[in-house]
Amino acid sequence: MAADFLSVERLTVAFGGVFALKDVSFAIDEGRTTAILGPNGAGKTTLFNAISGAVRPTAGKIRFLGEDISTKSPSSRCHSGIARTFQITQPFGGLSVIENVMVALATKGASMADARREAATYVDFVGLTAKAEDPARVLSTGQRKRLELARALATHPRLLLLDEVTGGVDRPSIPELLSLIRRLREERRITIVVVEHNMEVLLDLADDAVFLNRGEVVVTGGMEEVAGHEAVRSIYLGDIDAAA
Ligand SMILES: Nc1ncnc2c1ncn2[C@@H]1O[C@H](COP(=O)(O)OP(=O)(O)OP(=O)(O)O)[C@@H](O)[C@H]1O
Repeated sequence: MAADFLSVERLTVAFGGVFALKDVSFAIDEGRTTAILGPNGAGKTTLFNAISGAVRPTAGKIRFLGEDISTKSPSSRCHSGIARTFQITQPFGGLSVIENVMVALATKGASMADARREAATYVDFVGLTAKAEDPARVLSTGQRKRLELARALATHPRLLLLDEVTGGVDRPSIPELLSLIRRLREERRITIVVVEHNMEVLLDLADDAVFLNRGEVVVTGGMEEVAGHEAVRSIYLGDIDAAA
């Protein structure tokens, strides 16, 4: 059943006395793009950390493809098909673009030539072929985001968690980045969960949304429906007006 793709069930994460997430439940269908919305401190990053395995739940479960992954290591989750990009991208600056992707390749035991060939397909997919041999440190922010997507692709993900994909990217480069993300879904059938502050981008990209505040789910549903919710409008109003 589609709802078995990813389900978060009564998830609670506490840091000492601080509840970053409280009893959070929602499900994600395969092939959809879902936005995680919320003001600063709402728990969005903690939710990504809990799904990718960087933090352990205090209570509750996360199921991926029907299996409880709550206590699995980050690398075992990555192996099951969960990949994540970070708000601040961290490529190996001294390595070339293609070497950065080769390092991330999930193919164990492949020859260097095979790894390079496979990495080249991901570098090409994200539009960085012309930069393939350049050191990653010379890339612009937008190009670094693309490299991160190529590195994520190298792990053969079925679920991709994107953290602030347009953060720090110059405005003219955003449409191409968004069309690349749409292609991840359409051509590679990757299910996407995105944290992003730009409402215009979210309305363009996401089918569904989960709005968190102070660690709790306030509303879930279709992206447009959630964007119209009073609490969401009051936080993202500037962006909604800018999109009008
Ligand atoms: N490692 C930690 N130790 C203690 N408290 C933490 C830790 N990580 C997060 N928190 C707290 O948990 C709450 C949720 O934080 P989180 O970073 O998940 O929110 P967020 O929605 O991603 O915020 P932002 O939009 O500012 O990135 C905040 O009150 C934060 O201070």
